[in-house]
Amino acid sequence: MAIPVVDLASIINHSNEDDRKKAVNEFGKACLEFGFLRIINHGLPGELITSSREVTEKFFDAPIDEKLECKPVSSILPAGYGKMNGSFGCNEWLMVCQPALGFNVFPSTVPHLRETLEEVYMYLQNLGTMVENMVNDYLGLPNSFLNQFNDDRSKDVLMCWRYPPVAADDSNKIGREEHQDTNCFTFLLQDDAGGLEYEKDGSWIPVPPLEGSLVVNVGSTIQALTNKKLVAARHRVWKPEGRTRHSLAFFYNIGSEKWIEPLPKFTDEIGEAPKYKGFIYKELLEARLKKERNPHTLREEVLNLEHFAIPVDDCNYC
Ligand SMILES: O=C(O)CCC(=O)C(=O)O
Ligand SMILES: [Fe+2]
Repeated sequence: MAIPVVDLASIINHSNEDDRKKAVNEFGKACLEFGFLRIINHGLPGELITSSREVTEKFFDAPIDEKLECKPVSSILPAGYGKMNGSFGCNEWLMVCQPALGFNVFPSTVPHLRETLEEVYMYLQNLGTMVENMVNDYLGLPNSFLNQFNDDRSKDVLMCWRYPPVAADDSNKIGREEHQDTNCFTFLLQDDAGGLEYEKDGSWIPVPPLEGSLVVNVGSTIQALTNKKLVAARHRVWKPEGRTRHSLAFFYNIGSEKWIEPLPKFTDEIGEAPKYKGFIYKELLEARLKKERNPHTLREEVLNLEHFAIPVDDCNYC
């Protein structure tokens, strides 16, 4: 199986307890074995998926001056338009934050852009809370433990990406270098260009587009909290030849001041040594973004969770 597919209909429709348990188990097992999966019947309406694609494409097609007017107004959460350059490609993005914060900036020239993307944001934020609760139950944590631990929803972000096309003879076709997401869970909608791959047991597995489905992946924060019981799968994106690629990635995050360390349930309570030192979430996220957005950074310099790994020799248990 290239990538597991989990049907969430019984969760969305509040079916009977047995069906819910079945879906929770399938979802949890896929997170445990792959860290990368697809979900169907996830509650995000098909028309909203289609319209979000249409409006984001229109936005990116707009003249550069109009896009540059969507400059971020907040340095804490830089919602708005941006473009990368340098070693991490030259992708464009539009970042959408929690609508209630008032940081979102959109051009007035693309009708329905704000309503559509903010609606997608709210759907995916609720889905994040639901998925977090499913993983909570699968792992046998106390009722709603993860939801309560991760109760600050102000840092969740929706990133709309446009990858530029490459020529067939281009020597560098990578659109997004291999990486693990730092957050808790990511939900991804991709258009029909393909190009996404994740790593499983040392091999790169393609994740071809499947209309209506959402790709979910586990992030490094969950990896740290579960002491590596769940692992954040590495993934990367190839740019398509002769056409653009669009994707929407929703990052279900955690508060930036939150202290992250392996939970006792996965360490002391089962006699296992912690594999990571504790850290404040922003130490990981900010250091990583700073490096990633610097065009002179080499791929191996980008900070990831392994920066906080406890070498086996240093542990008190061994
Ligand atoms: O565009 C994609 O398909 C993946 C994007 C991604 O991995 C990310 O934004 O972290
Ligand atoms: Fe990612």
